[in-house]
Amino acid sequence: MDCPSSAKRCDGVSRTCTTCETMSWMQRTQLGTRGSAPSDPVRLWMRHCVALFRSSTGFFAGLSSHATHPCSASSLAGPSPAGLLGLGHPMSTPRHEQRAELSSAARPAYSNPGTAEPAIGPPKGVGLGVRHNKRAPRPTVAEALMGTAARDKALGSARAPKGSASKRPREPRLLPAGTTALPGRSAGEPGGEVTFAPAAFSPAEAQRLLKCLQTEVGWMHKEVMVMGRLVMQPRLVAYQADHASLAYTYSRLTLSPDAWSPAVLAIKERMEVLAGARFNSCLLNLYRDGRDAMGWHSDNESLYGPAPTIGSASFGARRDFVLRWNADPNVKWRAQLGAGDLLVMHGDLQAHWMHALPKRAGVPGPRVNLTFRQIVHPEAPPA
Ligand SMILES: O=C(O)CCC(=O)C(=O)O
Ligand SMILES: [Fe+2]
Repeated sequence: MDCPSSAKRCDGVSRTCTTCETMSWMQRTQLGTRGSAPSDPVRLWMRHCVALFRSSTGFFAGLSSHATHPCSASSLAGPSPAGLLGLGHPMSTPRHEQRAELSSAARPAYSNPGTAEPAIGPPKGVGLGVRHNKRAPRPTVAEALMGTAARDKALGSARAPKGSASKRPREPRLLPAGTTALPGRSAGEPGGEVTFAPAAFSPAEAQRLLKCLQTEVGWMHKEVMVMGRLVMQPRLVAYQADHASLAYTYSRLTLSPDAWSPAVLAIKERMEVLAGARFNSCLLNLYRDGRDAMGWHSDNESLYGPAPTIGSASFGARRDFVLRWNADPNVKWRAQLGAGDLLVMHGDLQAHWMHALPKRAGVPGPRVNLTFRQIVHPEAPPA
């Protein structure tokens, strides 16, 4: 696939890092298991939503301003077996978590965009959903269909009954497809939701997009300051946004945005359909192999407002993504994010949960992750 670079490189951009933890658990729920055949009303309904999502993303693809570019939305011809889900969510003040990460040891330069074979998984399960509505809290479709208790059972939710902290699951769960209210939240309580749409891009689309992302994005390997000393980030980074004014600063380092590149714009369009939200910036991470990682953190910087919707898209090697509840760090959720999977973190999740991408042995290739964000309070330009 010939995918000419269209992104400019920017200078002085980096991201703070942290120590990531290793998780040793594994649990699959029925709906979280990929490739399972729809055999009950909920799954059949999901399949219906898949068809809806395919047609909506086709519509958006036709609107692309990069219609002739090989990495553009309109070049994505394959099926998109995922749907839309969403919940309203209460607002709360985010708690700032300082990012800190393990530095990578000396690593060979990244140089494989043309030859790397991404680890594309088998055909996967489906997502489901309805449009996200920020103002009016609404039940998930699954809840509406069968009630909370049955939904929790079917989706393997780790939501705990009120006041039963000791009964909360100590084992991490696998995020199910669809939208899940994470533990600690029932109506009106803080918590947050995750929408997980496996295989929102078909394997063929995901493979093509990975190659585009590897070549068209201005990847940088940057040192950052962690606890008073400079360390290399254990991954490559890039940053794109609507406008040069949408810089992203933390730990005294500023990410100056590149313009959108065609592949990123194509992914953004599909992500916005899933999330029911608009995004004006995107942080990109390229994990060269299993030694690259991201430590525990929350995406709760003030420029995103009090309850940001964060859309995460993954391409390349499947990796574990872990959520950890601030109120009880033993409560964790895991999603295995594979090529073409989308995940949206909604509501006040960033205020109550942290997330990480742990190091893993035996990861077969590189992975690119894009986190789409909406900057609502742009930073003041440097004096
Ligand atoms: O790579 C991932 O899945 C996580 C990325 C992330 O959390 C971030 O960019 O803030
Ligand atoms: Fe994050």
